[in-house]
Amino acid sequence: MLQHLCDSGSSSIVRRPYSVSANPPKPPKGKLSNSPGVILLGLLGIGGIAFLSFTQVVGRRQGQSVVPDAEKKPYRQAQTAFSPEEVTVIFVLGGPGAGKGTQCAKLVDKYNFVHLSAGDLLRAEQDREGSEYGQMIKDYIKEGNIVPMEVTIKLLENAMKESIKKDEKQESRFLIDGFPRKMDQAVKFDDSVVPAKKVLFLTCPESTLLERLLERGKTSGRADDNEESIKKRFKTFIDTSMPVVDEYRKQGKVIEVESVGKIDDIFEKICAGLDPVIS
Ligand SMILES: Nc1ncnc2c1ncn2[C@@H]1O[C@H](COP(=O)(O)OP(=O)(O)OP(=O)(O)O)[C@@H](O)[C@H]1O
Ligand SMILES: O=c1ccn([C@@H]2O[C@H](COP(=O)(O)O)[C@@H](O)[C@H]2O)c(=O)[nH]1
Repeated sequence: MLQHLCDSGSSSIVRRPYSVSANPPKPPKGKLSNSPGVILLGLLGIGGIAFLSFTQVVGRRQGQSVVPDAEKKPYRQAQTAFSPEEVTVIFVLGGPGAGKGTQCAKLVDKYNFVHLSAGDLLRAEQDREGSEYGQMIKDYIKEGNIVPMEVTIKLLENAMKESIKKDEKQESRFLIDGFPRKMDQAVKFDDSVVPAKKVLFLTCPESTLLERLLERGKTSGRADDNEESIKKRFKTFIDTSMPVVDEYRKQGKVIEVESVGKIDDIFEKICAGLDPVIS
């Protein structure tokens, strides 16, 4: 199952071009091209083009769009589970212990977000009786590795659907905390669930992160809040998650805030970045 998930994960983000035969059959030369049938077909073709041009001109004059509704939607939007007009997603990223969960709790109060932590969803699935992914998730988390994206994206999509069904609101806002942590997740989520509006990125020196996590580890009961796992999580963050932040930075989506100092002061800086985006 693990092998299967990993394999399908890497191939599904590759968009293959439509298959075109390398040697398409050629029509026999000099026979068809001069026949009366071909001349008739040619005349019909010219007539068809003239008719289409005429209907487009008339359509524009009458103020109608000549583009069918289905063709107006951009490709990516047509494929997503939710419309970005109705569902706003803000990703919250940052190193382990940067304060993502802490700040998300405050943002929920202020902006009425639904907070979904990818790590919490994975831990819940790990502990769910009868889950076929339980052991796999446990192993990945302990090693600070990224669980195959199919599992995490499905958990997130299901949680979003459930929340939307429960709230029955016209518009929903989600803070997705600790996701995407790998490029394949980012591409797949944006393409198939809904493109994120912004990415809140919390920065913090490693020494502060380590201190916070070791302190949290005294009571959290988390299998990865120990020095060995923390070091692995730092490495995964630098090697695998930072390229995601860099990609969103290129797209102009990143709101970067230094997450050092008092929790309330950090929150103020975050709000200054989010206020213009969230009405
Ligand atoms: N500004 C801060 N100053 C001091 N401690 C903080 C600050 N922000 C958060 N903490 C503490 O640091 C620990 C980690 O914070 P939090 O759980 O919010 O981080 P996180 O980024 O969600 O971590 P992870 O990615 O590991 O889940 C918690 O014990 C929290 O109380
Ligand atoms: O998209 C994700 C998010 C998380 N994980 C795994 O979970 C742990 C813990 O995540 P926290 O956000 O710190 O709660 C993380 O180290 C990964 O192992 C994941 O695989 N994919």
